[in-house]
Amino acid sequence: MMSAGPESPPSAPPGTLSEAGRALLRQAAEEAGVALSDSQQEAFAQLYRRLLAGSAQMNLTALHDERDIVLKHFVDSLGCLAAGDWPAGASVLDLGTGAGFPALPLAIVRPQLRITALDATAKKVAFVARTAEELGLPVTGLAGRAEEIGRDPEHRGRYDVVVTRAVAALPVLAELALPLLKLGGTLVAQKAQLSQEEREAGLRAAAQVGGELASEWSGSLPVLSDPRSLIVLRKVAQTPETYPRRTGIPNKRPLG
Ligand SMILES: C[S@@+](CC[C@H](N)C(=O)[O-])C[C@H]1O[C@@H](n2cnc3c(N)ncnc32)[C@H](O)[C@@H]1O
Repeated sequence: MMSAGPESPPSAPPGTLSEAGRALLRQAAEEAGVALSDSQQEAFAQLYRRLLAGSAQMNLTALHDERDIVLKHFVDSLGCLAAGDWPAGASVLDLGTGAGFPALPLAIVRPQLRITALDATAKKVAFVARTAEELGLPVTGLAGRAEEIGRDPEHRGRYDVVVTRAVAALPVLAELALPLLKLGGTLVAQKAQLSQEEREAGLRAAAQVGGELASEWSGSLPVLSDPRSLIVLRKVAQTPETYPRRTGIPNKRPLG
């Protein structure tokens, strides 16, 4: 058997974020405007290990390559900060968190937020809650459909911010998220690309549920340069009691 030459970098044990992966994370996060401390880098390395271990047991994410996970999950999740920063203690709900994106990366870099990670799939929520506990992150898991959570007095009108990435078209997101926000709160929707048609339908839908356009941003994912956009809706009026409609209807018959 041939031994590795003196120039070969030592290979990391499986599930460990390699030195190259750590360097990529630091560089890409910095490009996204976030300078990671050593302890935050370590938290991402632990998140990486837990994500790979969790993926071996259940269908958590379609991404398995280190570079993809670093750029398309970790760094992309930080893109929601382009909408602006939130004060310490702000309540943030991640609608459709999946394996914890953007909730977990956001909690690593903004540990003073109070984050609720909502998903319809209970086992994904259990993974996110367990991971957050192990990493000491301020994330609470919440299993359920946004259509039902948005009618629950414990959650309706309770959040300063709703963030969401890769979940639904903007008209659907407006109907699901606006009921959950306090007056003056904001929905930050992370999109790969937002067509003019989706944007306009989203703004018409927002008007029906008490929202209006607050700001928008378009740019690209660090290193890969894939297009990315953010659209921020502000809640300016109470959402009529009829919204959100029952499960499945917002998708089947979108507002707008
Ligand atoms: C494509 S995944 C995206 C996950 C994560 N946000 C990310 O960016 O990796 C969409 C997630 O949204 C959840 N979801 C879709 N509609 C939902 C709803 N109405 N209420 C709660 N969760 C929902 C799904 O269960 C799924 O986990």
